Amino acid sequence: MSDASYRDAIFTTPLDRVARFSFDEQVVACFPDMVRRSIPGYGQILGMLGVIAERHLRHGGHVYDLGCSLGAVGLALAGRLPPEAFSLTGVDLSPAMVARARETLAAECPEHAIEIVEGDIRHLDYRPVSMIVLNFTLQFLAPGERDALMTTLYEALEPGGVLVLSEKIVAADEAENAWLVERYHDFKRANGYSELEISQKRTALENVLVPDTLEAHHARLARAGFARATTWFQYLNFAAMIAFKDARYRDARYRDARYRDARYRDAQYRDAQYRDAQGETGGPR
Ligand SMILES: C[S@@+](CC[C@H](N)C(=O)[O-])C[C@H]1O[C@@H](n2cnc3c(N)ncnc32)[C@H](O)[C@@H]1O
Ligand SMILES: O=C(O)C(=O)C[C@]1(C(=O)O)C=C[C@@H](O)C=C1
Repeated sequence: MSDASYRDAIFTTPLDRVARFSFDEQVVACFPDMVRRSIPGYGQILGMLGVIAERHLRHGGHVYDLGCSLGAVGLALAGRLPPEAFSLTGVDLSPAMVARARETLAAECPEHAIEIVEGDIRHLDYRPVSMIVLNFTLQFLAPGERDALMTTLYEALEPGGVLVLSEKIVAADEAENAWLVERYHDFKRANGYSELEISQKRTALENVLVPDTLEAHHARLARAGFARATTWFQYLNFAAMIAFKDARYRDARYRDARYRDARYRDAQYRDAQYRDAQGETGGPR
């Protein structure tokens, strides 16, 4: 694998004019270091995506990883699930990201059916899928374009499908937001970024990364049609949500006849208990 990942030093020297942040060759070369030092909980979120996929992805289901960058989501899923459990399409607009992601995935998980497509997630011809992941990507779309994409994604999901959305967020309360942003800058300082780097990166991201409040995200998910959504992770001003196409939670393995064996009897038992408590009758869907 061409795993040359450099330390993020993009904003270390004073710039006369700070250009708009873009996912170019320079960012690609240091991206793993940049996200690790700039996104609180990035590694934990990736780890949990594999766990969520185990629960919610039907056997052999397809996954979209939108704004896949270097393919970290595909790698995380491949680290937890065997090749026959899923296939995945990663999509990214940046040619530099796509080239590098293809190399990495081919080297790291050649057995898994993971393809990387260079494209714009706003104009993709979506196929029916079981799970969609937007790991810090929606924030880069113009706010006015977010609703339309979310509706398209809702429609692309199969019954029982889930969408996982991780985002940098803003708090509606000014004082709360100021505290979160200050502690986020402390987090960056603790990870070795200088004042100059923090302030120049902030300038570069202005009007490029436009965060929503958690409330705005939940309202958008509801407008798109999702029956339920839960925030399952927050670390300072970074959060991750899961949205369910259907109102009732069902373990994907339980929906799949292939898995109705001893290995999952405990899940069946718990689900039967749940149905009894709800006064429902009848067998599994
Ligand atoms: C913060 S990165 C995502 C990180 C990645 N999901 C991960 O978990 O490591 C945002 C990515 O979204 C991509 N992106 C932004 N707008 C896009 C669009 N309209 N279509 C496709 N990709 C887009 C960028 O090129 C960039 O690689
Ligand atoms: O560095 C910041 O201020 C960030 O918001 C981190 C962030 C992100 O959230 O996407 C911004 C740009 C890069 O893609 C990596 C991380």
